[in-house]
Amino acid sequence: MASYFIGVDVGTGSARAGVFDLNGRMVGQASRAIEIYRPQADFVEQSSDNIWQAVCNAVRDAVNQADINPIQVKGLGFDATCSLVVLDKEGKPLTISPSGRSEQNIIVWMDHRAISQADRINALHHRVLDYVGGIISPEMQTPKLLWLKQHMPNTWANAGYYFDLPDFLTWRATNDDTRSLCSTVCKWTYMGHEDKWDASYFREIGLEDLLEHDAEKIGRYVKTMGEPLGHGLTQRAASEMGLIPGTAVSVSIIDAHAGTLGTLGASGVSGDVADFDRRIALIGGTSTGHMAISRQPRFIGGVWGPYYSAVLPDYWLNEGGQSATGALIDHIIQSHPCYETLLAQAKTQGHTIYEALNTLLRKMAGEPENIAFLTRDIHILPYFHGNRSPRANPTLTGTMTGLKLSRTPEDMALHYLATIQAIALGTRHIIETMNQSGYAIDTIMASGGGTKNPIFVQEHANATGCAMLLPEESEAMLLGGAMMGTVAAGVFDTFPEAMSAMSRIGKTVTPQTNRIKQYYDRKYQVFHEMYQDHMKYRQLMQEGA
Ligand SMILES: Nc1ncnc2c1ncn2[C@@H]1O[C@H](COP(=O)(O)OP(=O)(O)O)[C@@H](O)[C@H]1O
Ligand SMILES: O=C(CO)[C@H](O)[C@H](O)COP(=O)(O)O
Repeated sequence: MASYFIGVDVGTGSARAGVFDLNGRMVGQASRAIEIYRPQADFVEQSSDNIWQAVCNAVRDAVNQADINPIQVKGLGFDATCSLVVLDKEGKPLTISPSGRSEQNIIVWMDHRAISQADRINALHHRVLDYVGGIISPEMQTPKLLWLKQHMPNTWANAGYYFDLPDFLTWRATNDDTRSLCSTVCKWTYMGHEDKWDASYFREIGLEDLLEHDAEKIGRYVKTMGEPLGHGLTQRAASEMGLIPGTAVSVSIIDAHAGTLGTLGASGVSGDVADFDRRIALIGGTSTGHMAISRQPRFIGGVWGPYYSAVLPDYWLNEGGQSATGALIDHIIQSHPCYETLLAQAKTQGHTIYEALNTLLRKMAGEPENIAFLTRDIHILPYFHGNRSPRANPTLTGTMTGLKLSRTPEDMALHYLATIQAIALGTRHIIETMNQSGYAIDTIMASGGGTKNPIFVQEHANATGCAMLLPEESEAMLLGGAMMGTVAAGVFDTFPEAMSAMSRIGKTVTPQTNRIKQYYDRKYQVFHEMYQDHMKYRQLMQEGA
């Protein structure tokens, strides 16, 4: 009987499961939407019970679709967004919400309630900040924990576990509360290269209580991805998922990092070995992550990391990112007056809204090479949810120019295109910053929901000048999760072995024409000038305040 491995991926909008064979081919897949609450501006919350239920249902459906016997499933890997889960001492959900509802027990990664706590931490210039790009983000966990301590004393007093969402999932699956090196290094300031929490940091920021009893609330044991947890799936979790108790479960990983595992090491069409200095993994979902790895730590201001062994053992990860990309595209189109009509039309024709907009753009441009030029006079600064990299400023906001008194579908299509182009220019900015610090990136290994969109992919190639390599398996996060399952089950000894056996490059998209390159050089100049102008307006208004 053939063996299969399951990857579970919890993104911001849904929980997904995929069943893979040892060649990395997906034979079954399912997904479930998850709830999201926005009780006030900058607050974004979820429920761990709701997410766990969605995960179990997705796994069951994926195994049914694969039409295999659960005994053939030999290993699982979980990845998820880096959201903060809070449970009481018995492991029950504990509210983190002004609503007081216990089911709202997750502060989602994109939540910006802890901006002032992050500012306070940054003012201390502690050495751990050197390992997060020089500036801690309110999207990381220690500012959020500080917010909880200051604003929700009851929750603080009753909390038994603070988990990164990926570690919550493996704890729920195995009853083993070992944390992953990926989450703790990337989001919790764990000093992976020294294998310890930095007590002076927690003392200085006022969270020293979290290190009591061997840091039991935030992570007593930290292990690398691929190591097996506990005794595998517990009886309870196995019956919830329709699997066999004892099935191997790997230490978890963050979603974008799983996408990196699923793509970065893929051998080229010619079978070339991956050159990590020239490659970056781009995981374009609700947000975009830009992941590059190197043997030596590279300290790059405004780019998260260097993170020790956060994707591959003994490699250092530099993680650029944009906090709102898919979320921004969706926001721009959904707030246009034509959205509902166009969506209804698209649905009748069996298309997505993105396909409808892409068709309209192709019609407006005449030739595919002319699409990029449609927005000559429309420019967007895409910082609607701050800038994660390389400006590392969560307080920045967005700007649009070139607006008209128009409410046509064509007008909506232009705003949509200008948004994609602005996001692609943000990626160019991140790559340029990384290339100034030792990388020589000219190749993007692209995955995530955004890469289902051919215009998103083409405009990223055009704006950056890089080749976009799309993996044969588009569900790279699920594949990364399944790879972890193979290593935990002992089928592969190392990730490089699993990566070369299970991931391959499918399609390559290159920049279109030299004329488009010059056009984008000018748009990139506008992009920077819009930022300068934005800062100028801020200063003017502050002077008057
Ligand atoms: N079929 C599609 N065509 C074009 N874009 C898509 C499609 N599906 C999803 N997207 C884009 O991908 C984003 C979601 O990415 P996804 O990886 O599914 O999300 P997450 O992991 O954050 O839950 C959406 O916001 C949307 O912009
Ligand atoms: O912070 C992150 C990775 O370090 C991600 O942005 C976060 O996990 C959200 O992922 P997605 O956009 O796929 O929902």
